Amino acid sequence: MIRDYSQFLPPFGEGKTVMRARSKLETLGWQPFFAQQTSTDDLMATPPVRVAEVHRNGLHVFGDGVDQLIPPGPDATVGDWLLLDQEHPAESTVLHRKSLFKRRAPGTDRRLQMIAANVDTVFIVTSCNQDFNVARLERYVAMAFEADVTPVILLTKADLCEDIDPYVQAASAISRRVFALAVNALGQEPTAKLKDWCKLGQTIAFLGSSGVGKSTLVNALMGGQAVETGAIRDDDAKGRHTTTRRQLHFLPNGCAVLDTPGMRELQLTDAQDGIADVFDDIAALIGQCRFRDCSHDTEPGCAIKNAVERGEIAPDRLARWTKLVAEERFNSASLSERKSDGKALRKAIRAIQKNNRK
Ligand SMILES: Nc1nc2c(ncn2[C@@H]2O[C@H](COP(=O)(O)OP(=O)(O)OP(=O)(O)O)[C@@H](O)[C@H]2O)c(=O)[nH]1
Ligand SMILES: [Zn+2]
Repeated sequence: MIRDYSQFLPPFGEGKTVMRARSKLETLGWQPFFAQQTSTDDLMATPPVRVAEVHRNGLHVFGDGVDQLIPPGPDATVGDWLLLDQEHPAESTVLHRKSLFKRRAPGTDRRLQMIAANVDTVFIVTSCNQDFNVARLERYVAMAFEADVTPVILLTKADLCEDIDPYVQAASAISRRVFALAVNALGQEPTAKLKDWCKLGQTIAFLGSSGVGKSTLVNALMGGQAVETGAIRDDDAKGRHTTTRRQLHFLPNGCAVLDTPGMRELQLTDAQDGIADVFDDIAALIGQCRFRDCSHDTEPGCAIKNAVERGEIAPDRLARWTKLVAEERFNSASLSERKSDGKALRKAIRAIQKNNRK
């Protein structure tokens, strides 16, 4: 298969085949960020393909005229772009990622596992009711920042809420870098309200608790089209078959939706930078305390406590930061570290409870 991929490299070329190839790859989420890692020769010899599912017996990849299962080999996850080695697919190269969600494996080794690559925007979904919780939203925003993905907070069930303004305001106050908006996920609203993020060549994902409206939103964006259920038979280690759902969907407007079960089980782990990005006001003060190992609790000369006293940082925000840092440390630790860190987590939580009672 010989294709002209030169249009992916600046300056853009024209021509019919070229345009067709471009639009197909773009609808899979191909962007200049990936093109810049390749050359025209690479693209001709090894066409780009995107991983839509990861199975025990291989990776299901899509490209321009490609829809195939390649054997295990590349260290890739859902959303990754590969340069497909057509003769030895298992030796295909994984392109550098724009973004990556990861988690710690359960069990003793607690290895880092890749969950989803190359997501551009993650919608953090919560509803305007008892699900709404600032601490939980901050945790999701920290995960998004850590993964290098743009978070947008979506407040669903706006139609069931008498006054959405306080919710929008509380969500908008989480970070200057995060936009928050209310939406009725049932009906036509989502397509119009999310159009700035759900565009040709973009990849989006959803995070949020059960029942907040994630599937409803995806269905609305699919424009009534049922979510593809292109199930694949997957051989597990014991030779049994299990069926898995496609995890990367392509919307009619050329936007890709990444919907992997791993996203639902995401924990805050290895996210120190993400937390510092959400709490940048607090992070800026760390290192200015009198004691290098200040726990920002009772020590004299604590820059953070002083800022709270001056009214520059809200005490409840500091309490949520303390708890999030402790949680992150606990989740990122090894099993043996966890035993001693468990104590630290309990201590941090007790300190917050004490503070809240004041
Ligand atoms: N009135 C109203 N109902 C909504 C809205 N969004 C979701 N719902 C309803 O809330 C229920 C749960 O929505 P889902 O889309 O299944 O929620 P989910 O986040 O996908 O839940 P999980 O699949 O468990 O993670 C459904 O009955 C939806 O019809 C909304 O904006 N307004
Ligand atoms: Zn301090």
